[in-house]
Amino acid sequence: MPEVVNTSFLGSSIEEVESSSEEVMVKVDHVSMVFNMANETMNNLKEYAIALARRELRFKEFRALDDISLEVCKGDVFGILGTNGSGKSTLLKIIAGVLEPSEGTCTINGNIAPLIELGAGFDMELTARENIYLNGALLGYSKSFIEDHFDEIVEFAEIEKFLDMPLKNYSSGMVARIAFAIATVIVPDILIVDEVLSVGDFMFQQKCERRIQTLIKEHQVTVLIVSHDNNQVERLCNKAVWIEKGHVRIDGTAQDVCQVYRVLGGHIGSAESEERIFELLRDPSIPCDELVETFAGETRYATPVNLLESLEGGERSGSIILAPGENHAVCMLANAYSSLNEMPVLLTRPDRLPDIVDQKIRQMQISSITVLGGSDLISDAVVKRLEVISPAATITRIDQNSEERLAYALFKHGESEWWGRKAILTYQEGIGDILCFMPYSYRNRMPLFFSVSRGVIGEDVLKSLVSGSFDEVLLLGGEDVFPAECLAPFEKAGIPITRFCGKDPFDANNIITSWVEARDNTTDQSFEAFFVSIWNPSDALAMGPLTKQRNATVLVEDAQNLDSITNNFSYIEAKKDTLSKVVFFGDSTQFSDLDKMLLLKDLQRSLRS
Ligand SMILES: Nc1ncnc2c1ncn2[C@@H]1O[C@H](COP(=O)(O)OP(=O)(O)OP(=O)(O)O)[C@@H](O)[C@H]1O
Repeated sequence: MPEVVNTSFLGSSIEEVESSSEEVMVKVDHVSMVFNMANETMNNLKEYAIALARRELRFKEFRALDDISLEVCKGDVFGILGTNGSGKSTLLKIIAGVLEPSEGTCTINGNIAPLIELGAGFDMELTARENIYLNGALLGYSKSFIEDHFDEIVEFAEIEKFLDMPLKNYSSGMVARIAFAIATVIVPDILIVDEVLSVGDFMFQQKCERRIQTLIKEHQVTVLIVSHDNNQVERLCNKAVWIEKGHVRIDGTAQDVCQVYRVLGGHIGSAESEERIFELLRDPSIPCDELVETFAGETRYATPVNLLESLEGGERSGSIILAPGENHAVCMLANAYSSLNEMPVLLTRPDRLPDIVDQKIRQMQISSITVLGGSDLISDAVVKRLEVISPAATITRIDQNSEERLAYALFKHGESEWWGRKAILTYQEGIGDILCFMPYSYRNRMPLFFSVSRGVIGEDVLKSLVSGSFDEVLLLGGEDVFPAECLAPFEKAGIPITRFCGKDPFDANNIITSWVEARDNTTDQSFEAFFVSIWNPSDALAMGPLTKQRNATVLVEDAQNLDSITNNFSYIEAKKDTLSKVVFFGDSTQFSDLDKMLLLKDLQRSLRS
């Protein structure tokens, strides 16, 4: 049996998987199933016959199930979860005796009523009445048995009015009703239910669930259910298994398995990452949540307000920057500009100031507001509203509508001696890299420049970059964005360029973090790790000042990608001696409680070692 994952830290009170009886009804013992699939596509049967005769047919093997072992005891209601194509139906077919496993054995104790493939055992040209007899015969019922139970079947399936209609005119839900009614008219020892429940309508699903409950309670029938509905499995089953890519990921109480599946189901990643995460799940320790903090507002406009309230001196700040929240690149410019004197950043909708921002500005004594963007990015109505709610403030609009122009205008707007001696040149979509760089670029007051388009750097931008104001230009983007020829002027002017380009955002994150650590002598200082969701960084758009105050490192994460998660595990394990807190920028759709718990468990475990 695969090891049962102890997920009691998730709140489950059931520590051990209890079966109603010790009597094993289904024993799947090291079962594998290998399908042979033709390598070439054959256009017709003739081509196939010729290829077969010439022995030219080539097959490739596909392992749909890989060394599966499980036991189902009498009275168990056993749920099988897994994403599409994970091997659930193949396993049920082996248990039902429809398929012979390629390796291993499957032992069944009792008779089985299989509800496996919708339409199997039916003739679509025949009427429902004829099909009841046909399907009943295939299940081994005698004609007189079906006659005795005919009305019961029809009544349960609710098809009285359609009895003499050919099945081809039935909906799939109606076929499922007949199939379920016939299969459960007898009391089987083992009932197998695949997909049938999912095609019936809600009322019928409930009716089926009630019948299953009766079969279990009154007759101790053993039930195996495949379902994509996590809640249904949790409701009906006492045990469950999660199968993925043909192997068992976790088995245990239905409650535990469903909780883990709910948050980790559908994730991608290597087998090593998967094992590392499941190994952590098996660790029964309960993480302490003092080490974690989350910034996530109801909207992207609320989070910067929370951030401002968490900033030391943030509320007393006399100056703020207002950026268009829908434009991530401009928000990054706001953070770069903020580094000059640590002004908090607030975000606005393009057409109106969000209520929460409006309220915050009214509460503060603000003497200056820098509005980032022309009227294409932030409407005149927003600026008018600022004049009304903050009449004493000087409002300066950086009146440009493209990211590239806005970056340049902002650089010129800041006094040249305020900016540091390094600059970043990047492109509008390079947000992940800019975020990773933010603590370093913020500390070093680095201006941010954008290219006009791929391979094109604005003339005045180029002139500023090679004018001698900067000792080094950090280039965020690969050859596809900045080909070597567009960088020739830097070489000519003797300005060193350091290019950052990773295979993926996580690789780029590692490269940037290592580079910063090698440059900055801050490795022995206490720091916080800021986690930002790579696909939706909207809660991190104003975090610049906080990165400085908290001495942060930014780590991008894709919580759906196990490799990304374990990559960050490795980082925090390596930094455990100086890491003081993990801070998540994102709501529960970006980072679930389980994601956070896994990271904390990993941190705590490395602190113990
Ligand atoms: N007869 C077959 N020949 C070749 N490959 C097959 C055969 N039957 C299933 N497979 C493959 O085996 C894998 C598992 O299929 P299976 O139907 O068991 O998945 P499943 O978990 O039930 O999926 P779903 O949730 O979509 O119903 C799939 O990749 C499928 O294409």
